[in-house]
Formats: sequence, structure tokens, C-alpha cells
Amino acid sequence: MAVYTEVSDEALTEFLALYDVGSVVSFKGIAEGVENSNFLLRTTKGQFILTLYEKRVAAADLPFFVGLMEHLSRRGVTCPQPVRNRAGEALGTLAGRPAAIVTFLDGLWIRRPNVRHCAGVGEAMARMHLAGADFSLRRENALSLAGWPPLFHAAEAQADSVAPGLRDEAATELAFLAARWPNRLPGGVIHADLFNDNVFFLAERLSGLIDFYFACNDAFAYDLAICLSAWCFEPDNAFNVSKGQALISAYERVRRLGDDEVAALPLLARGAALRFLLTRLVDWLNVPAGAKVAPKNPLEYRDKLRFHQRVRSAADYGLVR
Ligand SMILES: Nc1ncnc2c1ncn2[C@@H]1O[C@H](COP(=O)(O)OP(=O)(O)OP(=O)(O)O)[C@@H](O)[C@H]1O
Ligand SMILES: N[C@@H](CCO)C(=O)O
Repeated sequence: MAVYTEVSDEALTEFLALYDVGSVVSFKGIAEGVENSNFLLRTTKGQFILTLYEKRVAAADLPFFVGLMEHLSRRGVTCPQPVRNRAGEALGTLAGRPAAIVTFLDGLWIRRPNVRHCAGVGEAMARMHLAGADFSLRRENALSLAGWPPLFHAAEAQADSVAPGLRDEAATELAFLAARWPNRLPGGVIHADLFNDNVFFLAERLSGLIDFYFACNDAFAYDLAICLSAWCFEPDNAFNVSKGQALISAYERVRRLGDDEVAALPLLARGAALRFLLTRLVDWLNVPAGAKVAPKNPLEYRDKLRFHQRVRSAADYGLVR
């Protein structure tokens, strides 16, 4: 359960007094996620999510995230909306952390996605890419190539305690990607963490996207590469090419990939797998005392990385031309 920071009744009451959200009916920590502290807030006016932003979210980036959720919603992407307080502010401070209240989104995230879910996320992601085109703020991807060495150095001394040889494997991949990482691909605003726990469905219909706190400006195809790993592997870490095909072809029905993006996809997928391997490794080795969180398994992403290293072209992901 991700609660890193506890909120006292007094602090909550003082914080909510600034808002017009009614009075509290219940308030509980949410047993999911690993990045921020999230609470389900029920009031006499409805349900909300209260988030305290933790270590990977820089306070200076919050206006980008808040503005993006509002922008995307205006462009028809269903996502949580920041609730502004009586002073018109969407961001505040609670228990010493930057904090915000957002609207509650109906739907469930899918534990075992099928090809139709993969198609749903491909289409929604492409629509999000187009909807972000005229968003005025920019944010560099802090967890792209330049962000990986600090993560690696934070974990390397203990990496082999998680799996023998893991340190060298990550170091070799880091050097490989540093020599080849593409930087001229078509880009714009990407979600950068569109895992299955960040996409809600009602039955098999996608009902909305959440958790925009890694969103940034980067290559569109990198977002797709993240989703290939997050959506298209089976529990035994075998890649399911039908899911890959469903994801990519649904994406392409809305936004066709250029030849440069197609060629770069295997490399981007390696980078994406390394990114999640490294963040998971750092988190696995550094669970803060008292935090209620279940860190995610870094080795899942080592295995996915090994798959992407064997891929020869985007056809191996099911891309049809
Ligand atoms: N707006 C919302 N509406 C409904 N439920 C939400 C909303 N925001 C968050 N949740 C619930 O809280 C959980 C955790 O939220 P979120 O994914 O934002 O946390 P996180 O710590 O940033 O997670 P991650 O590990 O994916 O980065 C979600 O899986 C969902 O169950
Ligand atoms: N979605 C990420 C957590 C957020 O960085 C993971 O599964 O590792």
C-alpha cells in the first residue's frame, strides 16, 4: 500500500477547510501504487483522491501535471481533474508534502489484460498524444537517458544481492543505450507510465487514464515502447505478439508511426525496460522505514529487457506493414 506520509485528523481538517468539498465521511490510504501517498476521501459532496507527492515528484513540476490534466480533459481525454480550493489553487501543502485533491474516476484497472484491453490502451494513448499537441507547458523527461546513471549508481553496490550479475548486466545496457539513444524522433507530451494500473476500464471499455506524474515531453514512440512491456507480456514473462499487434495497430489507426519510429522501437523498448528495472531496483533496496508500500519486482524488467535485446525489428512486436 502506498502511504509514505501519514495525515493526522487535525491536519486534514485544516487542509480541507480551504476547499469547498463538503465535510469528511471517510478517509483511507489506498493499497496500490508505489510512488506517491494516495488517499480515498469521501465527503458529503462525493469521492475524491487526495495525493501527497513523494520523492520522485518535484514540486516545481506540479503546475505542468495539473495543467496537463486540465488541458487533456478539455480535449476529450478522460482523466482526473484537479479540484481548486476557494483561492483558485490546485496545489497546497499537507503534512509537510505538496498535495492536491483530484476527482475520482470510475472504473477498474485490469490485472490480466487481453488483446481488446491492449487495443483500448493503444488507441487512448494515440489520442492523448494528439490532444497534448497544443499544451503550452514543457517538461523534460527526468527519467530518460540522463536520468538512468544516477539511478544505477544509487543501486549498483547492492544490485548483485538481488540477482548475481545484475550490476554488470545493467552497466552494459546503460553503455549500449548511451551510444545509440535516438534524439530526433517525433515527440510531444507523453504519459511515460501508462501501466495497467493507470488505465481504467468499465467492462472492456476504457473509461480513463490516471497518474500523470511522470508525463513529460519525449518521443511518442517511447510511450508505445513502455506499453509494450507493461501490457503485452504474460505472467511468465513471455511476450504475446497478438497483444503487441493489437496495441500497435490500434495506436496506428489514430496516429501512424513514421519509418524512423518503427526502426527505433526495439531500442526504445530496451530503454524503457532499463528505466523500470532501475527505478524498481532503487525502490526495492530502499524501502523507507514505516512506509506502507509493496515494492515491485525489478527482475520482471530484467527479463523483459532480455527479450527486447533479442528483438530484431518491430515486426517481432507484431507491427504489420
Ligand atoms: N482519480 C482517481 N480515481 C479513482 N482511483 C484513483 C484515482 N487516482 C488514483 N486512484 C487509485 O489509487 C491507486 C494509486 O494511484 P496512482 O497510480 O496514481 O499511484 P502511484 O503511487 O503514483 O502509482 P504508480 O506506482 O502507478 O506510479 C490507483 O491504482 C487507483 O486505485
Ligand atoms: N509503473 C511503475 C511504477 C512507477 O514508476 C512500475 O511498475 O515500476
